[in-house]
Amino acid sequence: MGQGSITRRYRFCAAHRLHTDYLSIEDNRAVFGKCNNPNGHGHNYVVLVTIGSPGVSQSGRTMDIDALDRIVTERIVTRFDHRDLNQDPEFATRTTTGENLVLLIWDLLVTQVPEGQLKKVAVVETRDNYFEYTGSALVAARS
Ligand SMILES: Nc1nc2c(c(=O)[nH]1)N=C([C@H](O)[C@H](O)COP(=O)(O)OP(=O)(O)OP(=O)(O)O)CN2
Ligand SMILES: [Zn+2]
Repeated sequence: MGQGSITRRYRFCAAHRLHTDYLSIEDNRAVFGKCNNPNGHGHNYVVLVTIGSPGVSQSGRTMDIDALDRIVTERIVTRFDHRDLNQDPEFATRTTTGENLVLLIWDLLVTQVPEGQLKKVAVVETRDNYFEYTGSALVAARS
C-alpha cells in the first residue's frame, strides 16, 4: 500500500525583472513588456512542496514536516526572501521566469529529501499565475 502525499506551503518575497542578455534592449521590451521594466517588480511567491513515500511505512506518514521545513527554509526561503532573483548566480544565464524558478527550486530540493519522495513543486507568482514541476513535465497555468 502507498502512503499518499503531503503538500506543505512556504512563502518568500522577492524582486525580479524578466530580461535576457541574449536579446537587444528593444527585443527584451517587445518580448517581456512591462515585466522588463528596468526597475524590476516584486512578488509574494508561494511555494508548494509535495512529498510522497513509495511503499509501506510503520509510521503511516511521509517525511517529517519539521525536517522538510528545515530543508526548504535553508535551501529556498533564506536564499530568495527579500532578494533580487536576477542577482542569484543560478539566474546569471537564465531568465527569472516562473518556469525557470520552479525548475531551480526542484533541483535545490530533490537532492535534499529521501530519494524518490519529492513528487511536485509548484510556484504561485501572482493571483492568477502558477507553475508546476513533477520532475518530468513542466506545467504553466493561468487561471
Ligand atoms: N510564461 C511566462 N509569462 C510570464 C511570466 C513567467 O514567468 N512566465 N512572468 C510574468 C511576470 O513576472 C509577471 O509579474 C506577471 O505579470 P502579469 O502577467 O501582469 O501577471 P498577472 O496578470 O497575473 O498579475 P497582475 O498583478 O494582475 O498584473 C509575466 N508573464
Ligand atoms: Zn514578475
